[in-house]
Amino acid sequence: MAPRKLTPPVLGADASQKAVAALRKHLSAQLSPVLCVEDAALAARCRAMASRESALHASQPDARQEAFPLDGPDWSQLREDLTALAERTLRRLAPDVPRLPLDARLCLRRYPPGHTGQRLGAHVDDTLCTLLWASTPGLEILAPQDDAAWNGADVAKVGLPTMGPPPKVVQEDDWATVTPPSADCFLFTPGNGWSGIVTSVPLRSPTLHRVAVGGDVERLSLPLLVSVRGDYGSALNSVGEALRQISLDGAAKAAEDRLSPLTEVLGVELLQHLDAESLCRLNMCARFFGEEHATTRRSRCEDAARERALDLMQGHVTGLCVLEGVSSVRQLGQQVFRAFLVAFYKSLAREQCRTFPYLPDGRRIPKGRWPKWRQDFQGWFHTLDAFEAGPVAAYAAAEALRGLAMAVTGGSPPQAVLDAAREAADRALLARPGELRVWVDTRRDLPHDDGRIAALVAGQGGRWERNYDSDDYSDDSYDTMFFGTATFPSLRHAVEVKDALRADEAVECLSVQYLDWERLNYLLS
Ligand SMILES: O=C(O)CCC(=O)C(=O)O
Ligand SMILES: [Fe+2]
Repeated sequence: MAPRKLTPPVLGADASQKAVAALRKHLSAQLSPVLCVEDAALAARCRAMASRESALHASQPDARQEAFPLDGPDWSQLREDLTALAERTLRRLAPDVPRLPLDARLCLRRYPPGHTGQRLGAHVDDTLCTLLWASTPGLEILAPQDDAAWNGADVAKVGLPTMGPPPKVVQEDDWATVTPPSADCFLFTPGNGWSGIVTSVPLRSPTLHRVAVGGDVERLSLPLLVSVRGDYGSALNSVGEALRQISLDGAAKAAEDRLSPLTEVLGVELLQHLDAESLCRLNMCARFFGEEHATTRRSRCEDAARERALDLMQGHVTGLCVLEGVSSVRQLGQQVFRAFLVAFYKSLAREQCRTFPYLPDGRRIPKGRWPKWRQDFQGWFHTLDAFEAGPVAAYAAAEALRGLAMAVTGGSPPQAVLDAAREAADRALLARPGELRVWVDTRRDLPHDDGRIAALVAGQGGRWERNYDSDDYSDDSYDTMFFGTATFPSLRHAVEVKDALRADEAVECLSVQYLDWERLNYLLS
C-alpha cells in the first residue's frame, strides 16, 4: 500500500496575524507537526549547491544513505542564510521568545537510487527546530490512524526499551509522506528542545520522522539543525534531557506531580537562595510540571525571580521613583519600568566587557552574557543574573537612570537625581573587580626614580614596570622611556595611592589605557 500523502500548511511571507495564529494552533494540535516555509531563491541555491557537492563524492556501493560534512565559505554563507530564515520563522510563530543566540549545523544527505523501504530511521531531532530542504519528497512523519489515542509520552518512547507498560508500536501505515506544495518550500519541524523554550506554542509532541524513499531517483537533502547556543543553551538542554527522562520514566505521575511537592519538602523560601541559573532551570521544570500562581499566572520560580529582581532594583531606581512621585519600584508605571529595563540592558551590553571585564569571582565576563532583548519570563532571569554579577549592573543601572531622567523630564531633571546617579555610578566603578593597569607619565626618562615609584605602587600590592625603548641600541644605560605601567590588584588600590603618586616629583600624570574612559581618568586625576 502506498503511504498516505500529507501536505503541510504554508507560512507565507505575507501571512496575516490570523493566519499565523492558525498555524500555531496547527503546530500544537498535530502529533508530528510540520510547516512549509517558502523562499524560492534560497531553495534554488540549495538545489544547485547540493547537486554540485554530491557530484564530488563517489557513491559507496550499497549505501542506503550517506551524509557529507559541508566546508568552505559558500556553505558557511548558505548556513547563515538558512539560519536567518529559521530564526525569522521562529520569531513570527513565537514573538515572545527572547532572541537567544542560535547555533546551526548543516550537512548533505544523499539517498542513492535503487533501494526501497526505510533509509533513515525514525527519530526526533535533538534541536530547537529543523529546517529541511530536499530535492524530492521522502520525509515521513508519524500520523497514526488512531491519532487521539497517542500522546507526547507515547511518541517519546517510540523505539526505546522501557520497564513500564508496553509502549505503543508504530505500524507501517501510521507513517505519512510529507509532500510540499511547491519546490520553493522548506519543511520546518520542532525538535526536542522546543518545549523548553517556545512555551507560547506548546506541542503535543515534537516531530517524529524518518526517510523512506524508493525508485530510480537519487534524493538529496540539506537538513539545518538549529539549537540554542551558550549558557542558556546548555542550561535548557540539560533541563530538556531531565524532562525527557521524567517523561520516559513516569509521564503520568509527573503530569500530576507538580512543583508543589518539591517546595513542600524544601520550603518555598528555598527559592530565595538559588542563583539565577538554577532558578531558571527549576523554572523550566515548573513550566512543565509546575504550579502557576493563581493571580499572577506566573510559575512560582518566575514569580520568585521577579520579586527578587525588584528588590535588587529598588536601590538603583530611587531617582526614578522620586521623579515619578512613588515610593517603591513596585509602583512605577509599566511604561517607565519597561523603559528603565531597556535602558539598563543597553548600558549593560555596552559596558559589560570594557569597563568591567571581570566578575567578582575572577572569571572574565563571557561575551554576550546578557542579550539585548529581554522580555517575559526569561527577562527576569537575565535581570537577576545581571544584578547578581556585581557592580557591572549597578553601573549600568545608574547610567540608564541618568538617560531616563533626562527623557522623563524633557531634558532638565533635578540636580539631586543626577547627583545620586553619578554617585551610584562612581561607587560601582570603585567596586570594579579585577586588575587595573595605570599608565604613568614621568618627567624624566631616567630610571633613578623607579625605586620610589615602585615602592608606592607596591604599597598597594601593585607592580611597576618602566617601559624600555626597544629601538635604542646606543650603549648608554638610559634606554628607558618617559612612562611605565603600574598594575594594581584592583581599581580601588589605584585610587588609594593616586594622590601620593601624583605628588611625587617624578610623576607627570596618571591615566588609564582606555582614553574614552573619562570618569575613571577623573577619579584618578
Ligand atoms: O534527509 C531528510 O529528509 C531528513 C534528514 C533528517 O531527518 C535529519 O538529518 O535529522
Ligand atoms: Fe531528522
